[in-house]
Amino acid sequence: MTADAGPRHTGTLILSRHGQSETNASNIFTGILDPPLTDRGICEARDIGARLAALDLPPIDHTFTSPLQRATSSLSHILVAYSAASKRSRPSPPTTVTPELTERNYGELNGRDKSEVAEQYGAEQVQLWRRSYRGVPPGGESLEMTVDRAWVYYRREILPRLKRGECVLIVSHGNTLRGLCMKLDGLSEDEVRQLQLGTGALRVYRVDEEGHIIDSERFAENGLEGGPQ
Ligand SMILES: O=C(O)[C@@H](CO)OP(=O)(O)O
Repeated sequence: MTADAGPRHTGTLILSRHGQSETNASNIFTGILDPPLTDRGICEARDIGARLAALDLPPIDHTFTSPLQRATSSLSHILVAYSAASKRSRPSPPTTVTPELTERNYGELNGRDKSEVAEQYGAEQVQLWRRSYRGVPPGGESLEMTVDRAWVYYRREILPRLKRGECVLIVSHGNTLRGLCMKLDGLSEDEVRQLQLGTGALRVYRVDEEGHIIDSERFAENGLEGGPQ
C-alpha cells in the first residue's frame, strides 16, 4: 500500500435546484416571488430524492433551504422520495431555513415576462443581467451580491459540518446555486456566464477534512430551464 493515499474524503455536499415553479413554467422572472411548484416540479423533486437514494452516499445529516415555497416544498418531496426509495429506514434529517439561500432579487424584473423585458431593454442587456457576475438588474441584486451572502453563510454554517464529516443537502435556487458553484468550482466570471442549472439539477461534492473539494458528480444539470430562454 502506498503511503500517500491522496486527500481523505470527509464530508458530502449535495446541491439541488428546486423543481419547476408556476412562474418558471410561464417564462416569468421569479426572483423573490413565491409561486408553488407545478406538477412537473413535484416530479422533478421526487426524481432527485429517488436518485439520491440510488447513489452510494452516506445518510443525510442536515438539510438547508430558503424560505421560498418552491424550495421548501421541493425539499419535502425530495426527502419523502429519498426515504421511500432507501433500503434502510432513516429518520428525516433536521432542516434549517435561511434567507441567505433565497433567490437573487430581480428587482423591477420580478414577476415580468422574460420576452417582454427583452423587447423593452434588448436581448443582450437582459442576458447580461441574467447571466453575468456583475450586472445589476434595475433595483435588484447582481450574481455577485447574491453569492456574497450565500457564500458567507456557507462558510460559517455549512463548511464546518462538512469538515466534521456530515452529509449536507442544500435545496436552493438557480442563481444562488450558480454563485455557490462558481466559488466551489473556482469558475471565472466568464465561465459562470455559461453555467445554467435547470430545475431539478443535482450536484454532489466530496469534501476533504480541510473543506476542499475532492471531486463532484452532476445530474440532470440541463433540466427544464437548461437552455437559454
Ligand atoms: O426567474 C428567475 O428568478 C431565474 C430562475 O428561473 O431566472 P433566470 O433564468 O433569468 O436566472
